[in-house]
Amino acid sequence: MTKIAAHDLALLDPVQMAEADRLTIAGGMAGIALMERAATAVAGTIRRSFPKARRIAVLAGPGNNGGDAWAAARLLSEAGCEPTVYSFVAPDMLRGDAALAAAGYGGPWQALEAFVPEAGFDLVVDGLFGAGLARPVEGEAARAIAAVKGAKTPVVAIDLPSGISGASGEPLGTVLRADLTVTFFRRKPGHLLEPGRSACGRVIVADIGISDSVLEAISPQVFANAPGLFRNPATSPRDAGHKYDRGHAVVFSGGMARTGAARLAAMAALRGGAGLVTVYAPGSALMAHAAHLTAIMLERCNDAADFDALLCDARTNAFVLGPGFGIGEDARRYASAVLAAGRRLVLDADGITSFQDEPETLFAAAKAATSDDGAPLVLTPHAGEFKRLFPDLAGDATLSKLERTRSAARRAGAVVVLKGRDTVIAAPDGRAAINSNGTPWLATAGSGDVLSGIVAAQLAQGAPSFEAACAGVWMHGRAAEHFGSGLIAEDLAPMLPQVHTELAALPSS
Ligand SMILES: NC(=O)C1=CN([C@@H]2O[C@H](COP(=O)(O)OP(=O)(O)OC[C@H]3O[C@@H](n4cnc5c(N)ncnc54)[C@H](OP(=O)(O)O)[C@@H]3O)[C@@H](O)[C@H]2O)[C@@H](O)CC1
Ligand SMILES: [K+]
Repeated sequence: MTKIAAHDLALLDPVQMAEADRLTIAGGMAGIALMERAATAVAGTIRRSFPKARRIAVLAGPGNNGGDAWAAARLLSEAGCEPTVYSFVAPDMLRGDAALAAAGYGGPWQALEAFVPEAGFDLVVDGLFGAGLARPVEGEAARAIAAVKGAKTPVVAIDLPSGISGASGEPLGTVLRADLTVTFFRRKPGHLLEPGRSACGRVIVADIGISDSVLEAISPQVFANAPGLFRNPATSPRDAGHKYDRGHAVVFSGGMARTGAARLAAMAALRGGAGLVTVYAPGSALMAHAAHLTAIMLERCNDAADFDALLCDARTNAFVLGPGFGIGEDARRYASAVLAAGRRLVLDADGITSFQDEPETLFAAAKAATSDDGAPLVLTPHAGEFKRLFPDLAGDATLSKLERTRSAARRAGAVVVLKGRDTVIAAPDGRAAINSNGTPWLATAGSGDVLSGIVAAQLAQGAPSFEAACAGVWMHGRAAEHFGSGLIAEDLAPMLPQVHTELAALPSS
C-alpha cells in the first residue's frame, strides 16, 4: 500500500479529526480561520449545486457545526441569497469560534422553534450537529428535523447529517436526510457506513487548509476502499509472463447436486486474474463439472488421501472452500490442511458455518500459519455467517460494523470481509477499509461465490491478504456497476475484463 494514495483514502473518526484540527491550530492557523474556510466551502458548494436557491433556512446548533452555519449564512447573504438562521440556542450562549461567527452575521435569525419548512424556502442547510454529536437528537432539534423530512425542500448538511455518528454511521435519535453533505479534509467512517451513507446524499470533501502532514501524526488505519489501497497484479503482466506467474487457484466443489457455486467461484477466479484454476470435486460431481468446464481444470478429490496427493503440487497457492460445499468434518479437515500446508485460503459460506461449534480451531490454524507475509486466511461472511463465528461481537449493540469487523479480524488472525451494502474489510493488524461501490443488484444468489473467486485470484497472484480482499471487493462491486440492472451472478465474471482495463488505465501509485 503506498503511503500517499492511502492517505487520500483515509477516514478520520471525530477524535482523529479533532486532533487534525488541534495540530493545525498549533501550527499557527486560528480556529476561526478554519471555520471561515469550512463555511466558504459550504456556501460555495451551495451556490454551485443549487444556483437558483435564494431563500435559505440555515439551522444552527450549539457548537462549532452551528458556527460553520452562522458563517455560511453570512457568506450566502454576501452572495445575494436571503438566508434566515434558526438557532438552537440564543446566540449569546455560543462559545469560542461559533460565537465569533454568529457575531459576524448581522442578518435575520430566529429561534429554532420558529422554523417551519413550508415557509417557502428553496433550501435547508443543516448545521445543527456534526462531529460533536454526543447523545440522541430529541426535543426541538428532533421536531425541526422531522419538519424538514416532511417538506420536499433540498437539504445540504454541514460535515454530517444531524443525528448520524461520524464514527459509526449509526443513528443517534432522529436523523436528518441530506441531498448533499459537505465535509472537511477527509471523509469520516459515518459517511460510508450505513445508514449514514444513505443519509448523506452526495458527499463533497472540502480542503480547508489542513495539511496532509498531520496524517503522519494521526496515522489513520481506516480507509475508503478504492484502487489506491491495492495494486492488481493482473493489470501489469510481465512481457514474457507465464501462466504460473499468476498463480494457481483451487476451488473445492460440493457433491453432484451442488456444483454450480464452485463453478461460479472458479470462473471468477480465472477472470479475476489467476493463471490457472482447478476445481477439486468428489467423484459424484465430476461428470456435472466435466460437462461445463473448459479452461478450468478438474481433479477428483474424494477424501483426505486424494487431497494430500493433490497438495503435493506446490504451485496451487490459493484455495476457495465453502460455496456449495456442505457443512461438516470434510470442510474443517480440508481448511486446516490448506492452512497447515502454507497455502492461502478464502473461507466462505458452508466453510464458515462448519466451524460454528469450534471457531477457536480455525483461529488457531490461521494464527499458526501466519508468517511474515501476513494472515493466510480470508473469511468472507455475510451478517448471518459472521454471527455463527463471532456471536458475542454480532450481539454487542455498542459496537459499530467497523469495530465488530476489526475485533473479529484480530481475534481470528484472519482478514475478515463482513459483507453488505457497506462491506467492511479488516486485517488482524488493525487496518480496515469500507467499501461503497456496487449496486443493489449484487444482492443475488451466487454473488458471494463470485466474490470468493475474485479474492482468491488476487491471492493466487501474490497480493497480501488485506490488499487481495480489498481488490476483490472493489472489483466485484465495479463489475456490477458495469453490468447495470438485471444482474445475476453469472453476469459478474464477464464484466471483469472491463474492470481490469479500468484498473490498468489508472496512474500507477
Ligand atoms: N474539527 C475540525 O477540524 C473542524 C470542525 N469544524 C466544525 O466543527 C464541528 C464540530 O464542532 P463541535 O465539536 O463543537 O461539535 P458539534 O457537532 O457542533 O456539536 C457539539 C455541541 O452540540 C451539543 N450536543 C451534542 N449532541 C447533542 C444532542 N443530541 N442534543 C443537543 N445538544 C447536543 C454539545 O453539547 P454538550 O455535549 O457539550 O452538552 C455541543 O454544544 C464539525 O462537525 C465541523 O462542522 C469546522 O469548523 C472546521 C474545522
Ligand atoms: K450537520
